[in-house]
Amino acid sequence: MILYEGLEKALKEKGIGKTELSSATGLSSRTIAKIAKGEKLSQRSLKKIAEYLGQKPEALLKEVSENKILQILRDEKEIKLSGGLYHELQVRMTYNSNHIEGSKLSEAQTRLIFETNTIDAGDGVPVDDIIETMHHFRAIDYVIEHAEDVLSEEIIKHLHYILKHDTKDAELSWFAVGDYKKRANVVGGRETAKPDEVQGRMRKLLERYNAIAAVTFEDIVAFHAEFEAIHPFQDGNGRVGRLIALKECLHHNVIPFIIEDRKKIFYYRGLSEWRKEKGWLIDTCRDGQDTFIKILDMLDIPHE
Ligand SMILES: Nc1ncnc2c1ncn2[C@@H]1O[C@H](COP(=O)(O)OP(=O)(O)OP(=O)(O)O)[C@@H](O)[C@H]1O
Repeated sequence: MILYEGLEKALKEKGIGKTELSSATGLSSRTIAKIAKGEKLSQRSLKKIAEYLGQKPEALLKEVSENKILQILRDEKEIKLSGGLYHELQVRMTYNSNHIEGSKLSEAQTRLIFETNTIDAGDGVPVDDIIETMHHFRAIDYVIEHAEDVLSEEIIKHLHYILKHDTKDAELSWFAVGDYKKRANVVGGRETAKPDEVQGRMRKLLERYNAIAAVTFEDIVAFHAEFEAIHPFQDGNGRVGRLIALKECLHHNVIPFIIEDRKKIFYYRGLSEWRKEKGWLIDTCRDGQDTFIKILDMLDIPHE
């Protein structure tokens, strides 16, 4: 839904009515009626109105999501609110997701980096752990900004780029940053897609997923399991996969899940046994939803 707050304010200040706006811009009264209904105006119409009012088009409106959690995250991100849902999601998801993958940073250190941009270095914290933590904060921002876009290879590769650019891995000639792997890899001792199979399998996976009429929690978990089985990137598959799951939960009005580092064994077992038994991974992700719900409850944010 679109709120034309800036536009309504400008009209009021200038004493211009909707009929006058219609005749001055040459836009039909049907087009002008979209403003009151919160419907989308075309770029062309918006530009005409903005020119007439002497304003920038983006100052005239604000897009508001029907998804309450996503809207809270966007509002808090915009005003850089401290101590809210956005803040907690950044710290807890970044800490847990990075720790699962072996980062040495504690939750307290992750929090300090997010809150103060400083680090209490402790015993030999690898610089890449810090860089990738900062990158993970930016990746969550990207997810919040693009939550409602259709999931695509471009978005997935960009998440990998945000996470891995300017890291030590990025210096390796065989490591593709923001692109699919060049060398075969295994996960948990299991074969994954060969580099020349990745693109085809990713396209099929996305085609199937994007054809689902109403995406559910189970669909998002299934996508995650299949993505991890393909393992499209040289490294960073776990974190990119969990960021995709966050994006898709926010996209489809599903409560997101944060897999806690201490539940890692259940998470890995769920992924490894996915083909035989789907319940394990689904239960682990439901438990991850409970982790998110605890944050909502602490902040008195209603959820169904
Ligand atoms: N048996 C398994 N089958 C499928 N996927 C698995 C299995 N075990 C682990 N995974 C997934 O693979 C991820 C690890 O892959 P990868 O190392 O590419 O991710 P990462 O985010 O880069 O971690 P790191 O920073 O350690 O490289 C795990 O987080 C999990 O999502």
